[in-house]
Amino acid sequence: MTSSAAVEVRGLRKAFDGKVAVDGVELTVPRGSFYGLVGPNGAGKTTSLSMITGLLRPDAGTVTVAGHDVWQNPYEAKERIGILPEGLRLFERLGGRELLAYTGRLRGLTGAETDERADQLLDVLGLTEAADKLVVDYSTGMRKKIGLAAALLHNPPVLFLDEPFESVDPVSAQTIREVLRSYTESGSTVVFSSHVMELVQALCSHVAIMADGRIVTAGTLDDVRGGRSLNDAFMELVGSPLTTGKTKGKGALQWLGSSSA
Ligand SMILES: Nc1ncnc2c1ncn2[C@@H]1O[C@H](COP(=O)(O)OP(=O)(O)OP(=O)(O)O)[C@@H](O)[C@H]1O
Repeated sequence: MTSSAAVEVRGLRKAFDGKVAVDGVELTVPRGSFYGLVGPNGAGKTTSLSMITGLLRPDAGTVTVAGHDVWQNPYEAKERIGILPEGLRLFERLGGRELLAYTGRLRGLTGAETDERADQLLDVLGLTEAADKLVVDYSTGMRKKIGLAAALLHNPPVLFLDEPFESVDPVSAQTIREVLRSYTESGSTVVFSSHVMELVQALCSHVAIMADGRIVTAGTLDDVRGGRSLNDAFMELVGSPLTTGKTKGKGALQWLGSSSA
C-alpha cells in the first residue's frame, strides 16, 4: 500500500444466495481525505462498508486500513478504525455516559481519559442532559450521536460512517460537520455514505459513486463533478428510472394524482 492511502480496497466481492451485491470494488482512500460514498438504494454501499470494516467476511478481495489487512490482521486494523454502522446496535440498558465509559475501556483508554473525552463529546453533541438516560430511551438522532461519540472516543485514524446525518437535527448536523472537518484537517480520514448530494458536495474532498455493486467513478470531488453539480453528475452516471427504466417514454405513473374521489 502507498503511504498516503488510509484505505485500499482491491477486488472486493460479496454475493447473497447467489445474487451479487458487491462486484469487484476497487477503492483508494487518501489519508486525510473526507471521502463520500454515494449510490442508489441497494447499490452495495453498506455491504462494502461492512466488509471494509471487518464486520462481514468478503467472498473475495483485500482491504487494508492504515496499512493493516483487515481480514489478516484484524486486531491491528480494528484498533485504527472507528465505525458508525447502519442499524447500529447499542447496549440499550446503559446510560449514554456509561456506554462511552464501557467503550473507552474496550478501546484500552484509562478511566480518566475516557471520562474527559466522554464529557467533551457529550457536551459538543448536545447530549449532556441525556447522559444518564438509558440508551433505549434515546431518539433516533440521539442514538446516531451517541454512536458517533463512541466511534470517535479512541481517536481512530480512520472513521467509517454509514449515513451519519440521517435523523440528526440541523444544529447537531452542523456540529457534527464541524467536528469531522477539524478531524480530517488534522490528518485523520473519514469515509461516509450518504444520499444527500448537497452534503457530500459541501463536505467531501473525494467521492465514489456506486451502482449495481460496482464503483462507477471515483476520485476528487472536482474530477467526479466535472464542472456539474454532484447531483447532476450522479443522475447522468446512474440515471433515474423515469428516464432510463422500462416505463420510460410511456407516460410512467400518469395514473398518479388528479384523483376524482
Ligand atoms: N444480509 C443480506 N442478505 C441478503 N441480501 C442482502 C443482505 N445485505 C444486503 N443484501 C442485498 O445486497 C444488495 C446491496 O445492499 P446494500 O445494503 O449494501 O445497499 P446500499 O447501497 O447500502 O443501499 P441503501 O442506500 O438502501 O442503504 C441489495 O440487493 C440487498 O438486498
